[in-house]
Amino acid sequence: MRTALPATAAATSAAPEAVVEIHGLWTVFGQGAEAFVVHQYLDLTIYRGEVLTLVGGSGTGKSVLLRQMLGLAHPTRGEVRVLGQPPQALGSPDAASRVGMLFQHGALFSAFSVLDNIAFPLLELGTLPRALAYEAAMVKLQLVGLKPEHAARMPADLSGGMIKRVALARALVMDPPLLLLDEPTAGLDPESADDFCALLRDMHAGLGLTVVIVTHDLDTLFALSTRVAVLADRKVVTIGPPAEVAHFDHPFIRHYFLGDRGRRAMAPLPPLEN
Ligand SMILES: Nc1ncnc2c1ncn2[C@@H]1O[C@H](COP(=O)(O)OP(=O)(O)OP(=O)(O)O)[C@@H](O)[C@H]1O
Repeated sequence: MRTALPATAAATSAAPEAVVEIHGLWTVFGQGAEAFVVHQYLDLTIYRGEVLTLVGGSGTGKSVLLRQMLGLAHPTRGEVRVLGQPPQALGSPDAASRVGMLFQHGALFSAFSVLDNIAFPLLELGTLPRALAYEAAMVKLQLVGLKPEHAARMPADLSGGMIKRVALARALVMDPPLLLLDEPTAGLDPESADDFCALLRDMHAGLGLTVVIVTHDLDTLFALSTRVAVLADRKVVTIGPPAEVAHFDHPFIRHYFLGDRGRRAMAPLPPLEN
């Protein structure tokens, strides 16, 4: 799964537009002697059209950062702005029209059918007649490569890859310009992971999305990222195109990119034997 990297809008546009702006971010859990600092003076800007992948060791605060972009967690200090607004504004009922989120395990409602799951944000907002909400959901169902006959299925009857597709269709149902993906290929077999990466690449290119990914998977990182931000030492220690970041001198990066798994993911494909 080694593909040419998509060009970043940031690289091609004269004045790239910041979609996510994080300045001087502190995240502290607990108090006093129990205080635990996750982020300290963290800065990060994500531009329109990028696929920015966040990597870092376990517990470096990648998921917390996604939750802060979504307005589900609040920084202790510093500023987070998403599409020019503080993320608290995303708590409003039409938040899904600005940011779509794909949770690690899909987070589908098990008692709802596929189509009800996809239509849920539109039905909850309640501004569209139900028939139109279901029509829009059906369009998204097919956009993510599912068939109309899958609409009535229940989540328990879906494969892991199909669950991810339904969750993606739900995240996109209100056409948000920003999509957040938490471990999008976790739990998928290699072929389904490749297929899902291909779908995400198509969505990114076709819908002109800005995408933020948290992943541990190097294949996913190399297949999708226009830039990679490495979280370590409570901040972003380096950010840039994957091939550049892989050679930044930091113990986590040496371990992550230049260990066996990293070498495999970065190595050119061996020639085919006849
Ligand atoms: N609500 C919370 N209260 C207290 N501690 C928290 C809370 N949320 C997260 N943490 C802690 O903050 C740290 C960062 O958590 P986070 O889930 O963002 O890590 P991560 O980088 O996504 O890790 P992993 O790669 O293992 O998923 C962890 O030590 C976690 O236990």
